Amino acid sequence: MITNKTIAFIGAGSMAEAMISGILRSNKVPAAHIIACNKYNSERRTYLENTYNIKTSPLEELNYSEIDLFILAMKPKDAAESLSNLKDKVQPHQVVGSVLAGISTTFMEEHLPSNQPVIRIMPNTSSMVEESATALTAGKHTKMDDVLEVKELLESMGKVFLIEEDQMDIFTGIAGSGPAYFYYLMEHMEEAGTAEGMDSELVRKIIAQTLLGAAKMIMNSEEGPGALRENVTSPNGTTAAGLAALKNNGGGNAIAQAVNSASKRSKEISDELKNVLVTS
Ligand SMILES: NC(=O)C1=CN([C@@H]2O[C@H](COP(=O)(O)OP(=O)(O)OC[C@H]3O[C@@H](n4cnc5c(N)ncnc54)[C@H](OP(=O)(O)O)[C@@H]3O)[C@@H](O)[C@H]2O)C=CC1
Ligand SMILES: O=C(O)[C@@H]1CCC=N1
Repeated sequence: MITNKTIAFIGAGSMAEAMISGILRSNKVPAAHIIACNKYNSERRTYLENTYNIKTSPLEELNYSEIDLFILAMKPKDAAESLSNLKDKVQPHQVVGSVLAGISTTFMEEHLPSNQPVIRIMPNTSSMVEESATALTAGKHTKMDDVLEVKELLESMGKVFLIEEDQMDIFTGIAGSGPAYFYYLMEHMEEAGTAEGMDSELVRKIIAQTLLGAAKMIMNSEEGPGALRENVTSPNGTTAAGLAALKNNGGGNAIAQAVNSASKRSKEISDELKNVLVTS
């Protein structure tokens, strides 16, 4: 049962906070079982303690022995250093999870003691409100019980998809980075609304409700986005005019390129860090 386990976030930035918020909102794990640690930023630790009532620790004072699940949540460039630090301290039964873009389970395994259970996770910041789309893939030495326990934890933050590791990069392009594309779209819709004199708070709510409604329609419908789009589009109507403008301005292509570029960057991060392993 994940409820009885102690979880340490190694890295205490936006993604760790979003996950902590989701876990606590769902009451899956008590705040006393969650530890967030970082290297330097003590103000950040104080903020997390005060906001979520969790424990925090500077990395150098972390009590490794009390932890069941580590979740690495620093930037990918700091992964090798962090895993090497963990290598001397981690026990065989402790599971090492990571939310780092581009960091493979093989990379983790190569930096940890042999047979260490590892799990690669790709959440998104909507974990904060229990609406993440999160992917999960396990390393070679990870028992199914450990996978199911981590899955249970992640389900407290949204929907979880068990995927093959070779799909992690594209998943990252779609769902890890995805919220940013929708926010970008919303920023531009908001700009168009306020330019026509709408109140900015009001237009923001209207846009959010419109996006939420479209997402719910997809989730509750047998039909795909193409058919649902056609239902909105009256011949010679307003939507047809809007969609023509999107097409003429490369809207569809821009969206596909955003996903592909993010996925490509995830692969590049892996490749860049392979060299770190070779030279360190
Ligand atoms: N933001 C997002 O939407 C998503 C992010 N991710 C992944 O999450 C990871 C973190 O991203 P994000 O939260 O945005 O980053 P942030 O920059 O907000 O946070 C990084 C945190 O790591 C700490 N840190 C850095 N080095 C170490 C170390 N060696 N040991 C312990 N803590 C350390 C930093 O604090 P200090 O400097 O004090 O040590 C800071 O608290 C990234 O790898 C990213 O790929 C995955 C999915 C979505
Ligand atoms: O931008 C990034 O690299 C991270 C990974 C997915 C979302 N944010």
